[in-house]
Amino acid sequence: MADSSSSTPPLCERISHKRNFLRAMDLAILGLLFSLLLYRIRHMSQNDTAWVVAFLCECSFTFIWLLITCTKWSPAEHKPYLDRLDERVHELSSVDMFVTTADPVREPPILVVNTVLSLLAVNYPANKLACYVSDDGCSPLTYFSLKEASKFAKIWVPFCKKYNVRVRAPFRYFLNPLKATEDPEFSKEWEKTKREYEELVQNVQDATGNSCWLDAGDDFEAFSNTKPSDHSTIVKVIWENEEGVGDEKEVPHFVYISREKKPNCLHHYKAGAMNFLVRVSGLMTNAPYMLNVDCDMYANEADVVRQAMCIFLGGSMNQYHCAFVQFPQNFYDSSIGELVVLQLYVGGGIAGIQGPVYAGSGCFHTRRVMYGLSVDDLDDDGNLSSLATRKLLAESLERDFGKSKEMVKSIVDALKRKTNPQDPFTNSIEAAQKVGHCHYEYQTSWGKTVGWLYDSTTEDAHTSIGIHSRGWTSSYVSPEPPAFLGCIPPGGPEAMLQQRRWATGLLEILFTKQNPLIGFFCKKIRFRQSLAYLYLFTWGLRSIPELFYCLLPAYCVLHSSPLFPKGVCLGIVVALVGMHCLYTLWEFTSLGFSVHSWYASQSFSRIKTTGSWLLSIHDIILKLLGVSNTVFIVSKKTISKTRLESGDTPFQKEEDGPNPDSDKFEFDGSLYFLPGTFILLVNLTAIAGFSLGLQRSTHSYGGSGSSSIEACGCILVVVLFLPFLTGLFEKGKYGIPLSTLFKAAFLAVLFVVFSVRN
Ligand SMILES: O=c1ccn([C@@H]2O[C@H](COP(=O)(O)OP(=O)(O)O[C@H]3O[C@H](CO)[C@@H](O)[C@H](O)[C@H]3O)[C@@H](O)[C@H]2O)c(=O)[nH]1
Ligand SMILES: [Mn+2]
Repeated sequence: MADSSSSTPPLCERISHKRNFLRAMDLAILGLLFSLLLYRIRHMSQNDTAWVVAFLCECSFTFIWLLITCTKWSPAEHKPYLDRLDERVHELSSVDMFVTTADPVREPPILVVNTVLSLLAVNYPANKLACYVSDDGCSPLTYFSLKEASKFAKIWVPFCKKYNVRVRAPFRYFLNPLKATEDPEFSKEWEKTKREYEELVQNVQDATGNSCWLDAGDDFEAFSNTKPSDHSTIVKVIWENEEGVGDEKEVPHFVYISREKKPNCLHHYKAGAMNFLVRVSGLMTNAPYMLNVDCDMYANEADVVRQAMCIFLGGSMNQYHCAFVQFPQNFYDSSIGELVVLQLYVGGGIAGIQGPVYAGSGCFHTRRVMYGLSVDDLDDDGNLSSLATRKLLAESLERDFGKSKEMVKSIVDALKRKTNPQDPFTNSIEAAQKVGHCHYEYQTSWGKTVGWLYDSTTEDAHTSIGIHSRGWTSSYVSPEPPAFLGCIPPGGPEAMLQQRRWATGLLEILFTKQNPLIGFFCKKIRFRQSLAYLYLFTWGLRSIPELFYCLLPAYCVLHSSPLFPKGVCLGIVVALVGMHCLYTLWEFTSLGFSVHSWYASQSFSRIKTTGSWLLSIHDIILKLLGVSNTVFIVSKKTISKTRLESGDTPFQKEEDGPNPDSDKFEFDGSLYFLPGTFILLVNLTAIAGFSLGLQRSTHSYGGSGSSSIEACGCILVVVLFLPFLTGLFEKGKYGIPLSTLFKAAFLAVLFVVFSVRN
């Protein structure tokens, strides 16, 4: 527990960032947007439909910019002071670490193994940690790989701690060769550990696609005759630190679980898996804090758990109000900085209001909050208030948490912050299997007010707003080098799929009780925090004005009507485009990303908005009509072999990636690429028409037809959709498939005829 004397320096500090210049830029852009709207209103009567459509689109852009401005206004983050932790905290709290995986093909087990090894080896007493892996794929290969990993962990964990290895995921660590200058003892151990790791990789590889070893032992019996979507609960204790030893040679507890699945039961994807993890860990270790990472997000900072503890035990007045500590997600295989920039500037802004949004991975949660407590349920000393205790005792906990006596006991202990006397895990296996039953959650509060929330494929954002609505805050810690690194699909079908899932999931939340518009009036969420959530949840809706706006210049050129202001007032548009470019360019370059990365991200933004996000509206309509439900298709993950030099930060990517194709956009026949191809063809036609002077010569709108400015608009759109232009001339996965091209060409012909005739 933390020493509470006020004379000692705090364990962490909240740092507010000054951003006066950026605020001025935000306001200037907002001012320009309003001027443009005003100009449109004043000239409405002299112009045609395109003018009205442009006006409506710009209204939505202005609204979005207003939300962004409010969100980014006062960024903040927390800085932990690790050196003070040992002085001040005599006994560290336990932490349960959760890893989710769902598909051994799309998520190669060796990647899961590396994530797990990086967690088992963090700098934290081994008897205070437990690692739980949830496998929704019910894969014997994953289980086998994890068992192999636990053997290797007995070498890896002591090696990392003895030599204070910084990157504790072996596949990253061994990318760098041994330096000739190293001391001989270290070199010997390094060679030995590397050999052992290679053996582990080989064993996993040999086991892939080969199932005969399954018959080898009873241990795999649970996996026989199972399908990922149809099997009973499996709980396997891979390694138990029975003596409870906390020294540097010890490996923390390590448990494999896979909840029951039946074809006709809803299993709620990752959120369901997380809730099962909470319950099993509640029965076994019941740690007050829980770390959650995706299976590809390894811990890149060995002190990450201690950093999080500095925040939770921070010693400030509201130390008990912090529900979770979120570290940003960084990626080792992408030079596109879009997400990193978004997390830092938008995420950092939200962090300065009520706290960052929970991003699904790299986050430490408090168990009590996950059990549905609201901030008012605590007294100043962090204990349950007498009212809350009475309420909890009076109500039947079984109704909310399900019919398991062991579970209810563990929940009461967690709520009262009692540390459990540790029972051997074998005693809890039966109870753990019971809470993994398909029907266990039936008519309980799991997924509604307790645990990770259901009904959205972005369970992270949904759970996050649920927590903030109960009045809790959260903290954002962004250490350098990054605390967690994972992979992200490269530009192409996989990225589009992920974007569609995100946009759909965020839109889904608007149709639940957690709608931020409801939050304005009746929840404990702060006003600007609701606005920030509104900004995120409406991503999908932005596709409509963006689609129109990409088509408007072409329409106006073909139709010969004006789109942009004339004369001096054209300056508004030029200034808007120029300032926005400079502003976003600055955001990228200030984080070390290249100009090319900035361009690629601007281009991908337009492509995903008009492609993936547009389809999310389709998904949501089908869901609301009850035609089909939304699904969570996991992103494909690959082990990257790119070496990162000093520091292992993701921002140095470009110098070392010798693969010239890595930045190329990939296509396939899916619908995502139809809008982009259509937009490109239409704009190319308009440019061709303009250069050949083929526009309509008569125009009835006060003599002001389209001019070279509208044609410039078309060129700008083509530049943004450049990957599609190159896709027209490429073959294979880098080329746009003919079927997509034909469909887009057909639509483009219709559009051109409509524009010219109308
Ligand atoms: O039925 C499922 C589906 C997924 N997962 C796991 O969920 C995690 C995230 O899946 P991934 O395909 O990597 O999704 P991303 O879009 O890359 O992930 C981001 O977005 C998700 C939805 O918002 C969040 O759940 C993630 O934490 C966040 O990193 C992975 O570990 C999966 O194994 C399950 O356990 N069960
Ligand atoms: Mn992922």
